[in-house]
Amino acid sequence: TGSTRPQRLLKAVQKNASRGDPQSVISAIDRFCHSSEWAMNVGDEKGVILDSVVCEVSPGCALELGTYCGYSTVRIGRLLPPGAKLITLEFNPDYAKVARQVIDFAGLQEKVLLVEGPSGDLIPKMKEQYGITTFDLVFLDHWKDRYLPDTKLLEECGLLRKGSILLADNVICPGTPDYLAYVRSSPRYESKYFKSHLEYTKVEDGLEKSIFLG
Ligand SMILES: O=C(NCc1cccc(CNc2ccc3[nH]ncc3c2)c1)c1cc(-c2ccc(F)cc2)cc(O)c1O
Ligand SMILES: [Mg+2]
Repeated sequence: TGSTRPQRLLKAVQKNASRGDPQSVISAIDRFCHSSEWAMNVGDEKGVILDSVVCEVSPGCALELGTYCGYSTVRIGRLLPPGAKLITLEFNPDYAKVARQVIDFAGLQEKVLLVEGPSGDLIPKMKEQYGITTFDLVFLDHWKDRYLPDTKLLEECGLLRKGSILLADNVICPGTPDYLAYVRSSPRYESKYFKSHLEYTKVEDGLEKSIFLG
């Protein structure tokens, strides 16, 4: 039977990137998506904004909701300070299978823990199962209707501290209206929109950066 898009993306990484070189993995995926097949990675344009937030926060402990093929996982992982950890949650086993190989190819397996399952079940287990106190940075990129409930869950589970940063992809396209309304109206958040474009297209999209005020 035929291959899937994630499998073809992985082949492009194995063919065009250098093992242990995260930047070459990022470039290989972007080249694949620009010239061969569109895929829902955060992409190069929004990726530069993601990079700048990761560098500014320099998180000791980060969470990614929605791994897909591991593109943003590699973008974040390559910028983590020594000893820092990124936990990334993926519900789809086929995506997880590809992402593990992309993360390993980039040489980031020591910094990244990929956990398979739905965020709603896994977030309440973060403290007891993974020894997390609080997350310094959360990158939201999974099902768009899960951004708001999972943000509330992170609050309720005491996984956010004064100054924790939430960075949300796709707040315009496909859009996350209930999440945007919440972080922009809640007194517990200071929110800012970074205008950009939907990965590999000219369609408007952007990232919303929200600081939890405690
Ligand atoms: O929908 C999107 N991404 C999320 C997503 C989508 C499918 C499957 C999964 C399965 N992974 C998953 C699910 C639930 C989960 N719970 N906890 C972890 C977890 C993990 C995740 C998306 C769409 C577009 C887009 C598409 C088409 C178009 F025209 C314009 C834009 C662009 C993006 O950048 C996007 O990020
Ligand atoms: Mg996205």
